[in-house]
Amino acid sequence: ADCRGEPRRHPTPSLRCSYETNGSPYLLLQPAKRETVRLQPYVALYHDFVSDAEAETVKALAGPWLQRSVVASGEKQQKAEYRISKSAWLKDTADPAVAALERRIAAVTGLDVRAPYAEYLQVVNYGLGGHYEPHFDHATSGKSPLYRMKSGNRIATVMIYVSACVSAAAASVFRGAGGPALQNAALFWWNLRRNGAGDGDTLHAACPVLAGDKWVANKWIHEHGQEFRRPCGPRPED
Ligand SMILES: O=C(O)CCC(=O)C(=O)O
Ligand SMILES: [Fe+2]
Repeated sequence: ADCRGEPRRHPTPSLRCSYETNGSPYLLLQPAKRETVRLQPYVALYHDFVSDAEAETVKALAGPWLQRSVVASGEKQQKAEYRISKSAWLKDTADPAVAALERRIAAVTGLDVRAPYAEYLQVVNYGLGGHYEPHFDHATSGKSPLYRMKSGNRIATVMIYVSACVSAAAASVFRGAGGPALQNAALFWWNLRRNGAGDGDTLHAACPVLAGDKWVANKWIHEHGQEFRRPCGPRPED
């Protein structure tokens, strides 16, 4: 269900579920369970992406480091009314569970997530009323602090729902059509088109939490390192 409680529908046959090994030895014994949620923008939901134990570990590791979340504002990062949550960054060296998660993200996406091609794992906690109003994950200005890593813009997002209870009203929403919030699942989408331009269709939001709290973990993957993994399309406008 999305913010408005409307049921999820699969209106076209191209939106389907499949097991994916992606040519990765890591996924041979336990393929990823992919549900294609939308095509434009492309959004996939990977069911059972983390175990309950991994989700608990991620929250426990992040807990002591949580600080009010910031957003990019000009060349700086600052607090904003439109993003109410706390967050913390976890390096893959923080715990073997984080390293395992990174390997799984790399296997499932087929992308290079080693530093500096991806940011550390950002663990986010929303309390009552916490939310994130419509925004893009990629930089929309050349001056954005996102470019400090010198590895280009954020080409893709992997967002893992590590919450025990994600209320319907805390679902993440893409321009009205819901990205379902499902415990232990991971949502994947491309923020940029193949030509590197920001995809305006990826505008999305986190609805306010009405009961309990909500946790997600974001992995932002950058353009550099993916040149041969996601090459440009045949037409410049792709
Ligand atoms: O919490 C959500 O559902 C969305 C979070 C998000 O979009 C972000 O952290 O960039
Ligand atoms: Fe976002």
